[in-house]
Amino acid sequence: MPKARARPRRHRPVTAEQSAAPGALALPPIHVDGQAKVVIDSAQLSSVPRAKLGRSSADTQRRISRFHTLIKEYSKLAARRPQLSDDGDIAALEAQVGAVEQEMAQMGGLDWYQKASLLGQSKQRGGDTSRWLVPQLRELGLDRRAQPLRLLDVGALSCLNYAKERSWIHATPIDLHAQEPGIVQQDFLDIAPGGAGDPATAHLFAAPFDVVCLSLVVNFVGDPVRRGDMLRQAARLLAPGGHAFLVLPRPCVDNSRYLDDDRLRAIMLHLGLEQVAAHHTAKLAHYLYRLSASAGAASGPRFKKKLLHSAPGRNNFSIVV
Ligand SMILES: C[S@@+](CC[C@H](N)C(=O)[O-])C[C@H]1O[C@@H](n2cnc3c(N)ncnc32)[C@H](O)[C@@H]1O
Repeated sequence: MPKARARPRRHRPVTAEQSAAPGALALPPIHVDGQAKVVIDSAQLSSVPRAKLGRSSADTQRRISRFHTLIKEYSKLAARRPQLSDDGDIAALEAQVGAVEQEMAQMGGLDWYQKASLLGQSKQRGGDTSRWLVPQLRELGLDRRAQPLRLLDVGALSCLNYAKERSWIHATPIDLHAQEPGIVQQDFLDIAPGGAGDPATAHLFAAPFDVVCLSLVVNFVGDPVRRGDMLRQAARLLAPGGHAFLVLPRPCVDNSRYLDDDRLRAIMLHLGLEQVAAHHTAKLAHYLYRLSASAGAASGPRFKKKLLHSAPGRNNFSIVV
């Protein structure tokens, strides 16, 4: 596994989600292109001061929720930027962006968020979500295949999640901001099927994957279209018959105006991903999908944001595909 941190950092465009981790230092002005990408020097991500994780686990959880809200606000502002031409409007928007960035920086940026999430992984949720996935894969007989499974762990906070299964699972952990040397610093959406792209990591992505894990990653993304892009990308990177593992916080499917289990199942089917198992704990919804033969047929906007549940008190989580 290449040591991502040892590689020289390049000045490259990163996503709005990634830029949601500014350091306390002065940030460069945002330049938003058509895909709402924000240019920021990624070296700043590692210069974020490390804030305390929280006074208690409840406090940490409250701050993680606040961080999610800030990511969503940031994405909305970034998406509005290309529509503005008036200098006054642009200045007002940049002031709002600055305020969001400042609050994130005060919380400790992406570095704090990842550490707090890792704490949640070990304590609050009773372990990482691979604990549900691994028995599912065994049940499907995938531990008895001649070749080890190629598994892509997207948004990996630890490179040890699948270490105990290394005899039959070869995991490639990636993250926008790698927390450990064993995690490859890579934007999932930038991976080209077949491994084209960055020569330093192309070999890791040259062959399709048997399993793509999106555990608590899709909800991390603030923009519903980009959430859909992540699901589409999972289907693109899978081998025929491969499996996608998706984990969302329960409120995303239980308490949203725009998404529920049925709608999610239909969205995934549209992408060629057929649900084969699901499991809900008190906090998390786990889903396993198999890439079906009809994969690749999906194109164009099919599942727009559509009101499904209008009762008060619901959230606005949605996925557009
Ligand atoms: C909640 S955290 C990690 C969740 C972890 N997989 C788990 O199950 O606890 C979400 C992670 O997703 C990463 N992430 C978000 N978008 C990504 C992308 N496009 N490519 C790679 N990583 C991404 C973030 O950097 C963050 O570390």
